[in-house]
Amino acid sequence: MGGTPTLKLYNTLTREKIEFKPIDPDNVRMYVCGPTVYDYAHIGNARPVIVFDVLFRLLRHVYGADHVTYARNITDVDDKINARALRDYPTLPLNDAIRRVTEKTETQFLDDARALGCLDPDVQPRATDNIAQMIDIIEKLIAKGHAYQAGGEVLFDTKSMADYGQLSKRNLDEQQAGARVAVEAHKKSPGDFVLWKLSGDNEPGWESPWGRGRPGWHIECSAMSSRYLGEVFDIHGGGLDLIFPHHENEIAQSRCAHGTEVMANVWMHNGFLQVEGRKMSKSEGNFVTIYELLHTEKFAGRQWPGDVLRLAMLMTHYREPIDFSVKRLEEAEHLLSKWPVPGDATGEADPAVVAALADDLNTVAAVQAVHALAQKAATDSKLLGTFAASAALIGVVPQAVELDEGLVRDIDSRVRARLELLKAKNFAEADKIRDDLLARGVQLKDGKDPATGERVTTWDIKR
Ligand SMILES: Nc1ncnc2c1ncn2[C@@H]1O[C@H](COP(=O)(O)OP(=O)(O)OP(=O)(O)O)[C@@H](O)[C@H]1O
Ligand SMILES: [Zn+2]
Repeated sequence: MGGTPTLKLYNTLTREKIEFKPIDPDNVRMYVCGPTVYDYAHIGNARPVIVFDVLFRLLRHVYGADHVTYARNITDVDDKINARALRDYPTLPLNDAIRRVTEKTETQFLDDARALGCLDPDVQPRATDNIAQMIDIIEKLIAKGHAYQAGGEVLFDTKSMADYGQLSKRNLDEQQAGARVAVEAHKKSPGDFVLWKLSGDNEPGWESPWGRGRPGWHIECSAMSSRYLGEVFDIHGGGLDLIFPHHENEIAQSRCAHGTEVMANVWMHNGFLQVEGRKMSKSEGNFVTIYELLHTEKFAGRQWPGDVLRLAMLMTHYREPIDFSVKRLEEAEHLLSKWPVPGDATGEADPAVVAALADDLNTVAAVQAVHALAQKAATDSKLLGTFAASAALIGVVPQAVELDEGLVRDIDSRVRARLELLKAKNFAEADKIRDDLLARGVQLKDGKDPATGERVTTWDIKR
């Protein structure tokens, strides 16, 4: 491994960049909140998936691939899922309908994540496979006086935890004073949140000491993280919007149930992917799904390769907002088109790339360093291995484009169309075809037929 680089990470819990020291360097443990599987993920949802994949790759590089455990859950119990199941499969029994929705969405999510160059996490637990663990934690919380039963629910008693609110720096009393919503009658305090709620006959449910019901939103992550990573682990991540209430409440549940000082040592949060200054989200209706971007022509009239979206994402620091635009994707594509295809060349990652990532995942500097290396490797094949290993650290592996018949026909016909346009002196349209092809990695070369003196164009794939 050579000298282990010092890893610095920004910790939301303390609001400062800290030197990362794993609890056990032989098993560095990271948990990231995964998707609620009821619909296609949008490219805003892709941001944490990509950001924490880069961190996963960096941790594997620094501590060894066998010394990192990355868990990302699948939320397959949620009222949004029930609603979708009833809408899409009204004639099926509810449980079957729910399974259809969750299985289909989960498979799609994994396909999307892989197409974006993300490694599969080591563990991808589903909430519904961890109900017993959730019940166990809730029982502990009740026994220790941190939870109570009321109005068909089991609630966490926020007042029972002296330092509730550390992550989001929220003060419960202020919150209460400013609360515009009347306290739901059965709650002791407005901030108390649901651990378990009873289910009606047409809602999914599991037997529990409190009757047939289902878990609240936050408890699943406390249950799955402790099951797979232990009561205290190294890194917990997710998007900025999860700080409150989700992560705050995970912390409350886990610390109170286990009697620990912290749940995770480092809390990391990515900024939002925005459209015209607003968070891309399903409720805003301003979203593009990963699937649409990769496989349809919905965004700017064409399909976009996964590595282009990935690189576009990494060209901004993970804590900054990203304004999503065609221009940004084009910039990433332009950069990628200049990177050589390293084939099976192997080597060690460039220390400059490692150092950039080790500084709180400075992917902006890392991409620049990879690009500088790409330019050198393009003319000096001895550097291809270093380039390949460095690009792999940010999860981009330039590959030769596979030439299928359809693609060849498409390119040939566009090349012919361009020649016609050139003959007609329609240079603007001709150049547009040339640029579009270049953006897709197809480089044109103009020459003259020695026999006829006519212009001929050949083409080559750059990536
Ligand atoms: N626009 C965005 N930019 C960056 N991260 C996001 C964005 N929207 C959601 N996320 C993150 O995606 C992950 C999955 O979240 P979740 O399934 O709850 O989506 P969501 O927030 O419900 O989506 P939506 O806001 O569209 O309803 C979380 O880590 C969340 O913080
Ligand atoms: Zn979570």
